Amino acid sequence: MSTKRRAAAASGAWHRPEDSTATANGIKTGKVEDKQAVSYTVTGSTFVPAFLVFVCPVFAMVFIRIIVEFDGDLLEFARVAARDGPLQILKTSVFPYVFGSRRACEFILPFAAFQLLLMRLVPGKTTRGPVTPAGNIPIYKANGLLSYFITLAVFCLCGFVFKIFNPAEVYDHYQEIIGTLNLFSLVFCLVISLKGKLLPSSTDSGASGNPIFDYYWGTELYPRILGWDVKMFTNCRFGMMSWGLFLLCYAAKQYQLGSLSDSMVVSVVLQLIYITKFFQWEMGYMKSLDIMHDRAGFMLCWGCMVWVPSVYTSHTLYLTTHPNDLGLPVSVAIIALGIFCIFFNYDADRQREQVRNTDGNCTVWGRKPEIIRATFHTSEGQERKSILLMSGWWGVSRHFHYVPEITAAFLWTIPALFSSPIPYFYVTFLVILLTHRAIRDDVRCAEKYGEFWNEYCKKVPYKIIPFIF
Ligand SMILES: NC(=O)C1=CN([C@@H]2O[C@H](COP(=O)(O)OP(=O)(O)OC[C@H]3O[C@@H](n4cnc5c(N)ncnc54)[C@H](OP(=O)(O)O)[C@@H]3O)[C@@H](O)[C@H]2O)C=CC1
Ligand SMILES: CC(C)CCC[C@@H](C)[C@H]1CC[C@H]2C3=CC=C4C[C@@H](O)CC[C@]4(C)[C@H]3CC[C@]12C
Repeated sequence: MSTKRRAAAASGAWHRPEDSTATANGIKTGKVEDKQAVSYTVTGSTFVPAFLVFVCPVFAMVFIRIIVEFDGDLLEFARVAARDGPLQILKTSVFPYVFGSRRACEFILPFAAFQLLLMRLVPGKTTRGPVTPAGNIPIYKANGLLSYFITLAVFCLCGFVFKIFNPAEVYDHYQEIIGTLNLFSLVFCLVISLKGKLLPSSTDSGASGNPIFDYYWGTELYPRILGWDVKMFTNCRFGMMSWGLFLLCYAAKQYQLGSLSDSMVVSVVLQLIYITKFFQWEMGYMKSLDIMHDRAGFMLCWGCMVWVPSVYTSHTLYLTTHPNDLGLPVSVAIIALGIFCIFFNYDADRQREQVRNTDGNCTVWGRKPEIIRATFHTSEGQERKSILLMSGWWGVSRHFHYVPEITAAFLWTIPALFSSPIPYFYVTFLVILLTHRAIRDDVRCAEKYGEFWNEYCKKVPYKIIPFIF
């Protein structure tokens, strides 16, 4: 493969959609004979993927143990770790949960099965995803928001009204649940990595030849199993959906321990609004980096099935046993500010989508949008068109919407106040993730759009924070 084609494949360049034919698994496939053209050439270093695959699952278990068993006291944990050594920490934090538990399965399996059923049965508009690097067009059913409301309603009816199960028990079995999720998703990642090699769902697949990298990064961009879209399931219907339910379980536990604090209410309400926004925008997420560029492997699938439930909810987990009395004015102020941030973040995603969907025939902040009509070349050398927006949020900086994203996360963490750094782990992780993402996205867009991207960068010179970065 030529260097140009390698760069194009790695950066996610595009193939012919006009040759598409619909297939039974809901992905329209293009006529792409040369699989190498779309297989990822990033053989990557083995070390970083191997390190993350081994360290992250252990880290997640130790991290939640610090919150649940050490009461979020990092110093006490450090003292015990220094005294007992790393093996003892593994023996107490990881080994007891490594094979999962039956009780945890009783929570996880019905939830997963219910989500799969909703994906299949809940009505929704048939929506086309973006053209993939191999020229395929994934087709989705846009039923995320309705599925989310049904899930919340069924959860509240079964948990709080008919008391078929006790949501507070999820907190009591939390370490078992995360242990079971770890086991399940590590095996799941192996299955989908092999599936991509042996039985790929579309031509957007291929192995690098390095099994560790393939496990970490994945071998397919759009895997489907029996018609279910794997990434939509892991990222949206499992990860994002369980995020909301875990929060309700922690709130139920706090209530069981005495009373529900306003700090818990503020944190949970803001995150539920954020998750509602996510499902409202779910089809937009299907056009994001995670879906268009990152394959279904350990990073994405394990991340969404374990990292999201354990880290993205950790501040609220901490709040369960550390309630604070914020008072009505402070609570209302935090919620109001949080809603503003979530709205601004949503509005930026919406502006970009609207401008592209209307071919620039709309208004952005009350004016005709300033746009660059960019062209780019597919890995087969075909020319395609796209629009880069230079006004509105996209004129402030190239990823200004990350600022309200991070501020919202800070606002739903702040009810934990400042007695421990542990609740601030998520927001710190988010700053690193989004900074890295802004850099990664810039490299990808520069490769894709070339001089058009340079023109945009000249007009909008900062990546995230104007005059700073
Ligand atoms: N909480 C969390 O963990 C995270 C949350 N998020 C949130 O998810 C959402 C999506 O974020 P993310 O996936 O990072 O993607 P972005 O919203 O940053 O979008 C990046 C893509 O948008 C297109 N693009 C870039 N600049 C322009 C422009 N000026 N005009 C038009 N299109 C442009 C390019 O794609 P193309 O190839 O189509 O041109 C680019 O690859 C955001 O709201 C973000 O805050 C993101 C990451 C983590
Ligand atoms: C291996 C791990 C250390 C790293 C795992 C990272 C993933 C869990 C996350 C990487 C990107 C994240 C997301 C991107 C965009 C999103 C849209 C937003 O509105 C909601 C959150 C999310 C789906 C988010 C979820 C976690 C990641 C996939």
